[in-house]
Amino acid sequence: MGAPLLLSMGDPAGIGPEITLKAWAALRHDPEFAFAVMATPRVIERANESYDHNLIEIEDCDEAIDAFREGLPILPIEGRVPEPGEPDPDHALATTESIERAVSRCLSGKADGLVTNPISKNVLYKAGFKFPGHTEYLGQLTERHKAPYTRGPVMMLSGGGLRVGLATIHLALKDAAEQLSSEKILRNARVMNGALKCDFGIAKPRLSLTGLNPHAGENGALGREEIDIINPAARALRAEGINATNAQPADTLFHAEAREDYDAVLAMYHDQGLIPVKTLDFHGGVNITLGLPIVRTSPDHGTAFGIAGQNSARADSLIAAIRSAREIANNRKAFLNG
Ligand SMILES: NC(=O)c1ccc[n+]([C@@H]2O[C@H](COP(=O)([O-])OP(=O)(O)OC[C@H]3O[C@@H](n4cnc5c(N)ncnc54)[C@H](O)[C@@H]3O)[C@@H](O)[C@H]2O)c1
Ligand SMILES: N[C@H](C(=O)O)[C@H](O)COP(=O)(O)O
Repeated sequence: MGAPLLLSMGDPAGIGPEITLKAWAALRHDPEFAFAVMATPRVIERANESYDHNLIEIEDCDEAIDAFREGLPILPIEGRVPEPGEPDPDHALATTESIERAVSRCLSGKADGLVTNPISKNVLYKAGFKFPGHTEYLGQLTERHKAPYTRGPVMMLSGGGLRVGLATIHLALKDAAEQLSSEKILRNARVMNGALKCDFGIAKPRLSLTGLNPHAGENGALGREEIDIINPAARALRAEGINATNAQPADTLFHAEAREDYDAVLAMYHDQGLIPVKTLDFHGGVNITLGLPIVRTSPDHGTAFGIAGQNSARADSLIAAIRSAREIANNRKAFLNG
């Protein structure tokens, strides 16, 4: 048995506290998935008023494994207690402190991985948060520690039989097209290749790259990014031994038959890659950050402020993220220990 996993609190006004309680209730009898949540206790207690589960405040991660079967282990942090569905930038400090403290414990080996509850980007931006999201933030928090393969971070969504990494993430679509480069594609494909070997146990990964334009540019008639950016990067990848296709038409890449031909797709922008995953399996999808010194997963959904506090949120994606973090942690240990 390794160290436990850690969940961050996420936005305290979102559905994180509720789905954390539901995930604990679903997994409490399986110590392999033991976790603690780094949270303001009252935020969890208030959400627990609909369930009346046992909550156990602990002092550090090593108490979580034994406590897990009896109650939800909580590593307490200071913070305000908002009304569900009423986000406030004033809660941002506790939201980011939860992430930072959890990362520190993962880096020290006290936890085997971090599963992040959803944050609201625009709420954090209003509080001065300088990163586009968790992905870049975690990259900065872990930058001084050795990465297990080519350093990321790279966002990859997994679900519905798909794994889709992104060449660009939280950019306006016009900016994603302008900022797409061979260098970004090379870097992210290298990270994905390393992750598929180290974290997913795939000895010979097969990557498929999407085009940016309809019909992958129709041989230049509908745009030249494939000719000038994507395919030169694909050629360079193959030259260094990475199995990567040239730009493929994205609209024919995700159906069941096509999925047999690759282990992961590198999509060129956020919705191009996330729509197929969240369409095929919204409640089972998992957001995975590749190329970090720590294991990090997250549900594929957000804070769902509109339903927070109504006891209607589904914990499926969080449970899948917890299971995925444990599997990746086990695979990574096995790979690195040879
Ligand atoms: N992992 C993350 O931190 C993460 C992921 C996606 C979005 N976000 C952030 O969350 C905020 C809201 O984003 P959004 O509105 O685009 O997406 P969202 O996922 O919060 O909500 C989209 C729709 O799905 C529903 N939904 C989401 N999760 C659900 C669940 N577990 N059970 C039942 N229904 C669920 C919501 O009620 C809503 O109708 C934004 O600030 C966004 O940046 C964070
Ligand atoms: N694009 C992600 C998704 O839809 O799941 C989400 O915004 C989370 O991004 P970070 O993990 O960078 O916060």
